[in-house]
Amino acid sequence: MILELDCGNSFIKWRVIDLDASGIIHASGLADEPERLLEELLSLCPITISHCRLVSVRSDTETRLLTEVISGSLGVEVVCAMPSIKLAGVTNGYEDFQRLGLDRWLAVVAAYQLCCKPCVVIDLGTAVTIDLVAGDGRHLGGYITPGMALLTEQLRTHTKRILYSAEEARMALSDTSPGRSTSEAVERGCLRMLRSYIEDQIVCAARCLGEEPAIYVTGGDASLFAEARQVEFVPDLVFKGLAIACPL
Ligand SMILES: Nc1ncnc2c1ncn2[C@@H]1O[C@H](COP(=O)(O)OP(=O)(O)O)[C@@H](O)[C@H]1O
Ligand SMILES: CC(C)(COP(=O)(O)O)[C@@H](O)C(=O)NCCC(=O)O
Ligand SMILES: [K+]
Repeated sequence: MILELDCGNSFIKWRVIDLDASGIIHASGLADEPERLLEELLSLCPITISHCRLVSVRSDTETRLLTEVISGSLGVEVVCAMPSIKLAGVTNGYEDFQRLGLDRWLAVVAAYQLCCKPCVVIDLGTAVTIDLVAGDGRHLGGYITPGMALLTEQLRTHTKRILYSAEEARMALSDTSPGRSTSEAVERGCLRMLRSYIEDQIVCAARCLGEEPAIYVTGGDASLFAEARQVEFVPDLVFKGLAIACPL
C-alpha cells in the first residue's frame, strides 16, 4: 500500500491507496498536527505501508521532522515532491520555479493532465490560490489571497466586538442574505467577497486564455463554492499531482 500525504498549512491530508493502478483508497484522514497524524497512521494496522510519498508547503524543518517520524514509525522511505521547471507537459510559470508552492504546482500539473487544454485551478485552503495554465501547458502564474478561515479570524482577532462561536459561524452560512447578527454579517460578508472574487477571476481567465478554460476546484473550503458556474470539483487534485511527480 502507498501512504500519500498533502501537508497544507491548516491540515495534513493523508490516504492509503493500493500499489496497483486501481487507486482504491483503503484509508484516509485529516490531521491538524503531526502527533495526531501519527496516532491515525499507527492505528492503521493491519494495513501495511510499503511506500510513502509526500507534498508539503510547511517549513523545511517541519517537513523534515514529519518525514523522519513517518519513516521511523512505519519503516518506509518517504519520497517528497520537489520543485521542477517542467513536469508532465506543464512548464512552471514562476520567475523562480522553486518559489511556487508545491501544492499549487502539483495541482496545475494534475489539472492539465486531466484536460490537456487551457485550465484554471482554484484551491480553497488556508489561502485561496488561483492558477492559470495555457493550452500548450505553460503555467502563466496565479493569485494568492486569504481563505475563509483567515479572513474571518483576522476580523475576530483585530477587533474588540466581533466575537462569536464556531457553531454560530457554521449556522451563519445557511444563506447569504444580509446578516442580522455579527456572525452572519462577518461570515456572509467574507463568503460573498470570496465568491465575487472567484467569479471575477474565472471571467478574466477565460479572456486571458482565449477560450473557455476547464475550471478545477479543490481544497477544504471548496464546498462553499458549490453553486459556482460549471466547475469541476476534484478533492484529490493535489494527490493526483503527487502521483505524477513521485511515480513508484
Ligand atoms: N476537517 C475540517 N474541519 C474544519 N475546517 C476544515 C476542515 N477541513 C477543511 N476545513 C476548512 O478548509 C480550510 C483548510 O482546508 P485545506 O484545504 O485542508 O487547507 P490547507 O491545505 O491550507 O491545509 C480550513 O481553514 C477550513 O475552513
Ligand atoms: C499559497 C500557499 C500558502 C497555499 O497553501 P495552503 O493554503 O494550501 O496551505 C502555498 O502554496 C505556499 O506556501 N506557496 C508559496 C508561495 C507561492 O506560491 O508564491
Ligand atoms: K492546500
